[in-house]
Amino acid sequence: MRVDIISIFPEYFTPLEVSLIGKARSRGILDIRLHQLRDWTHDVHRTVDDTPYGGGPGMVMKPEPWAEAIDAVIASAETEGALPRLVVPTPSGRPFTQKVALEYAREPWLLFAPARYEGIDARVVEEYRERLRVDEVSIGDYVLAGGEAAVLVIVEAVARLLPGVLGNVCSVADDSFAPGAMENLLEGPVYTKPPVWRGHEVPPILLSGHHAAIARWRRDQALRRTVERRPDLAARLDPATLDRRDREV
Ligand SMILES: Nc1c(O)cccc1[N+](=O)[O-]
Repeated sequence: MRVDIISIFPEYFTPLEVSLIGKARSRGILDIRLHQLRDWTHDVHRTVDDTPYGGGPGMVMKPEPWAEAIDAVIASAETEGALPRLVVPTPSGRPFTQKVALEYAREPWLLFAPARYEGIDARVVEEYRERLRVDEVSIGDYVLAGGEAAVLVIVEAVARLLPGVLGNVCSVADDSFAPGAMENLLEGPVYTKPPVWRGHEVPPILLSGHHAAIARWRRDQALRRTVERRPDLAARLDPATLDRRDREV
C-alpha cells in the first residue's frame, strides 16, 4: 500500500518511522511519502491560508496550494496504475470505525489531506470528487488543532490490518470491534504473570486450563464491559447474546 500525506507539518509524522509501521515500511509492505504543502506556494511567505469569506474567526486553507499539491501527487498515477482514495480528516466527516479501517486496508493507495486552521476551502473536495473517491472522516467528536493526529490514528488502524504487518494474524480477528464474534464488543480485562501481584489475584478461571470455560468467561467479561461502558454498542447486540451474559458465569 502506498500512502501519501500532504501537510504543513510533515515532521508530525515521525512516529510512522517506528514500531510496527516502521518495520512494515522497511519490509516494503507500506510506502509512506510525506509532502510539505508550502512547497506548492509561490509567495515569499509561503502562504497557505487566508481569512474566511462571510467573516468569522480563524483562517481557511487556500485552495490553490492544495490543488497543486494533490495534482502533483496524483500525476504519478500512471506508474501506480490507479488513482488514490483522497481521505480528508475533519470533525464534520463520517465516523472512522474499524469497518472503515478494513475498507481502507483494501485500497492500494491512500492520499491524506489533513487541514489546519478552520479547514480547507470546500471547493477542493468539490473539485476532486469529480476525479477521485473522496472520503471526509472523523476520528471523534472533539477539537484538534489539525488533521495530522487523525492521520496518525487512521494510518495505524489501517496498517495493522495489512497482511504481514502483525505477527499473529489471530489478534486482528480478536480485536475489539472486529467484524464477526467481536463486532460491537469491547475487549475484556487481560492478565499476565505473576498470578498474584500486590494481593491482586488473576481470575482463577484463566489458570484452569479449561479453554472452553475460559472462552465463555472472556466473552461474558466483554459483554459486561460493553453494557457498562458502551450502551450504544450494546444496543446493537443480538438480545439473545445479552441474555446469555446473565446465564454464563
Ligand atoms: N476532530 C477533528 C478535528 O478537530 C480536526 C481535524 C480532524 C478531526 N477528526 O478527524 O476527528
